[in-house]
Amino acid sequence: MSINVKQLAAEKAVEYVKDGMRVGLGTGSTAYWAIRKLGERVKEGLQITAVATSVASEEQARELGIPLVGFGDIGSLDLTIDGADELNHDLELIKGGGGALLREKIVARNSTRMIVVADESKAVHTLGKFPLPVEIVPFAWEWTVAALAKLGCTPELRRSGDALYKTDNGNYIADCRFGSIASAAELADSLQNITGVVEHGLFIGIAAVAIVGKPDGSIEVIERGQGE
Ligand SMILES: O=C(CO)[C@H](O)[C@H](O)COP(=O)(O)O
Repeated sequence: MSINVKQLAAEKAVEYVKDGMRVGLGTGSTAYWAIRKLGERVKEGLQITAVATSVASEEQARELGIPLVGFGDIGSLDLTIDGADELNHDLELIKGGGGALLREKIVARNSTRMIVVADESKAVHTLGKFPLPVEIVPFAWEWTVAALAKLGCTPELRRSGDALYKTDNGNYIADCRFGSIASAAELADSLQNITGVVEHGLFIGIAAVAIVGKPDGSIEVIERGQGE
């Protein structure tokens, strides 16, 4: 029987969750396993409160009986567990493959600690093979996409069947193929300077720990600062 490496990493991360914690729930097929495990632990008596980064994760948490609170009822979070599309050894991430990058970044930035959970295929030397998701407002999207292209990428508006994909916030996603990203920080600055860009999927200086599951059943724990 082959090992589910996403489940392996996600369940390890859930070991960091302790009674009384305020927890951010990520989005995607790896975060799914973390939410599932948290649901089990809540049934066993773990006391937490949580917020979700997407409608899908919120629904999953609700079904599992994980107590969810409104953002107005919680000052900040102790821990967020979320997946990534790519991560390097400095714990710079590309996120947003599932379209939830804006909510994920808001939640992660308001957490004392963000733990990334991923399978080994997500760990890369240099970011950029995965097209960088950039959330843009629908108004004048053609101009925003043209401005993105000037940064040296090939942007493609994400689709959902015949229609353009819309995020939980009603925006579009431009998936931007940059190839190798030499400096994620410089690129993040340039993206932030484009009016029409709501948020981009580069997470820099946000994740504290990455838990990477491997097909042989082992786990690598990478802490930020280790790669310097
Ligand atoms: O950023 C995300 C959603 O916006 C996800 O965390 C990312 O796409 C990884 O997903 P998965 O665990 O399904 O590979």
